[in-house]
Amino acid sequence: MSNIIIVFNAGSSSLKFTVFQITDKTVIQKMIKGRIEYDADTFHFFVHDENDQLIDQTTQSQQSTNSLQYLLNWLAEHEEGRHNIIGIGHRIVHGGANFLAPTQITPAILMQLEALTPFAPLHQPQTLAPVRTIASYQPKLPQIACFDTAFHRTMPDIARLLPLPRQYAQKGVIRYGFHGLSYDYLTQRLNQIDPQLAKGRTILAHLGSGASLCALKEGKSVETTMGFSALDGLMMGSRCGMIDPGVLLYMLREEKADWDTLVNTLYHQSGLLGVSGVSSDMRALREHLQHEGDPGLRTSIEQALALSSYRIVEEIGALAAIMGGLDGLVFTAGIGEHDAQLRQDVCQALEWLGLKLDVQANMQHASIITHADSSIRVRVEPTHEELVICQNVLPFVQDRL
Ligand SMILES: Nc1ncnc2c1ncn2[C@@H]1O[C@H](COP(=O)(O)OP(=O)(O)O)[C@@H](O)[C@H]1O
Ligand SMILES: CC(=O)OP(=O)(O)O
Ligand SMILES: [Mg+2]
Repeated sequence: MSNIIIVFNAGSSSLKFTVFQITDKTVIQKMIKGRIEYDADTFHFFVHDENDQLIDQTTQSQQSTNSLQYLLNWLAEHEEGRHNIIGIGHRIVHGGANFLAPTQITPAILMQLEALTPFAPLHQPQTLAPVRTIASYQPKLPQIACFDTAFHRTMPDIARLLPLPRQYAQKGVIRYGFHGLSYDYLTQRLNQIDPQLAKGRTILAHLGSGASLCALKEGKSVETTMGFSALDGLMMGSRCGMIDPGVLLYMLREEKADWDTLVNTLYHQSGLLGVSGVSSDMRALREHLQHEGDPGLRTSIEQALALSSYRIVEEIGALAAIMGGLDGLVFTAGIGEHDAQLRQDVCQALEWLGLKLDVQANMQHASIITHADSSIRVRVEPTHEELVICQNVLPFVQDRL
């Protein structure tokens, strides 16, 4: 029986998992990979083999079937008997001020992580749900928490502070930053393929359903666009990103908005979805635009797309200023890896910085999409948060190998 580590990556719009086979104490090999995606009333479950071939798929009603339980049953049926599960790794969105490195989850640690829910009310419960369920039926199985916030522990104090009365900082209301597992992977990858960018002034652009930028200077995060919450910074699929806090005051006072209304508006009804009125999904918007006959709707979709790249350009300018210049830009995650048009819109707006986009290479999703004489090298690189999590689990389970 081979030894395996199962990694869970729970995001805002999906729950992904990857099964890694561990040989020789260190060698990691991906075996299968799957995900659950949520619709209004249903969830879709997909599993791919190591060659990315679809091996199982179903759609179920969320009312009659618990999606997490479905996934755990599937894993028990397909993996448990055949392999020796030596550990589980989890992406945990918020580590607060204290969790700065991967940590084995005990009942006491789980309580501490649950206590961070007010800092990430939408993500933390989702990332902790698989932990709790697995602990209830396999309490001895090592479960390791890997934190999205930890990569940004190198941010200077000044970048962490919010210009609010001091008492808020004392309560933990400071800037943390997210998507750190993705940035960790990209930094490792740059060290292998492009040490110049790994050591230089590089912006990592994680553009998925949630989106953020990280200013990487000499291999360390010095600033990022998400701050206290995963609501800050760039415009996202259905999240607004940075907005004037006066808008919240307006909603509270003029619309008598309550907590649920604010959460729903800012997290679920804004961003690409809110501005387009059509979809939070970039691919769906691009497709819509090709067939949309209604001029009003076309304008809304075009504005949503334009605002999305406008905000990215704006924040790239800010991060470049913080680093005192820019040597590289790396696009990753669903949109960053696949949406050539958005990359083109962003890169062409940065021509004044000496960035020279190779339009052809960009259309082909090449690894480097700028010309050799561009002052900023732009790369497209798939992210692999699950691999980083698996690497982080390994030191905790050496005695089980
Ligand atoms: N081929 C594509 N072209 C444009 N956008 C794409 C493509 N493939 C995926 N995306 C977009 O990527 C986003 C999802 O990114 P992903 O990193 O998978 O999200 P998450 O991990 O946050 O759930 C969606 O907006 C989706 O439309
Ligand atoms: C932190 C965050 O925004 O995560 P996701 O992109 O998975 O929503
Ligand atoms: Mg994600």
